[in-house]
Amino acid sequence: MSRLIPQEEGIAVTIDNLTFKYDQAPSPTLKGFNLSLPKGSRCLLIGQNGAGKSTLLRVVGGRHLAKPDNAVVVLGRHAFRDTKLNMVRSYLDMDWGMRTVSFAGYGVPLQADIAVKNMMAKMQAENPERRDELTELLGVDPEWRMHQVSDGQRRRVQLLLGLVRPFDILLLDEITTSLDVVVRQDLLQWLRRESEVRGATIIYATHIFDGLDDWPSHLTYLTANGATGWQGRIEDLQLYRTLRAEGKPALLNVACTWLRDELNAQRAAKHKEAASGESVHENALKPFESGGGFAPGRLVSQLDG
Ligand SMILES: Nc1ncnc2c1ncn2[C@@H]1O[C@H](COP(=O)(O)OP(=O)(O)OP(=O)(O)O)[C@@H](O)[C@H]1O
Repeated sequence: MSRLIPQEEGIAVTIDNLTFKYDQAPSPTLKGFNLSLPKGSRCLLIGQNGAGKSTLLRVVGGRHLAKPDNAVVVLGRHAFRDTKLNMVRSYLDMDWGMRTVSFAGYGVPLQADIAVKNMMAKMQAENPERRDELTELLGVDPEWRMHQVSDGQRRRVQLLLGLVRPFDILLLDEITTSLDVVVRQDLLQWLRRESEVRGATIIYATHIFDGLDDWPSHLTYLTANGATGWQGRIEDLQLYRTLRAEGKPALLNVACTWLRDELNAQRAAKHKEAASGESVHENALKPFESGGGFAPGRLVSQLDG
């Protein structure tokens, strides 16, 4: 199916009251989640382990079908059903380097005796400038053979192949973990240029905030129960501005504040539950669903209504 869906001018990703539940799971991972991201934004996705960041990226990446059917619109297209999106959308996660067989469509044995220059050779040949730029930036040797590289080198090859084709939407799931610090910094700068010069929209889920303070244009906080936390332009977040003015590591402290508050609320709820013998999980997390004190700069959320 390929049919344009009306979307607000200048917006790249619209998520409206998204709910997603894994088949075997007792309850939904994502509940009433909303997001509106402008084209050219670099959005950092923050949330505790298991909050649903990877799930959200997979939904936006068209790997899971969510409810309601039109909940996720990417560049005016249905995130799951519109296969045309696959020409302009890239999704990179940690799975690649761990598997012996690549993700669907490429069929490349990632740890087989194959040279980097022969992997996705057509796509590399079609984008020679990007290939050369990324090859240098990532320090990839086209002669490397995939059965002889380290985890970090395999990750660099993944990035080369995942980024070589120009994208309008890029979804990154904790992808920089095994990169050394210099390559990581260079890559972040390259990604910044992609958004500033080509207008690409990037969503990046990570727990590593080192060196990221200047990078995102937007933040999205996914609460522990898969709902919308604070989101908006980073400069609209007072806590971030204060920390920057004080010369403190801003993103690390913002994330710590949010996640610490959330953890304390979860622990308090558990204690209350133990004391009363009732289940109070859902209610315990409500403060975060309604902003939890981080409302300024937040974008549309139907949960407020
Ligand atoms: N295939 C699956 N089937 C059932 N449940 C799943 C599946 N994948 C993830 N989950 C569950 O969904 C929830 C969210 O997982 P997800 O990987 O999206 O979280 P995350 O925020 O990316 O976590 P982390 O920061 O640890 O990577 C978790 O409770 C997880 O157990």
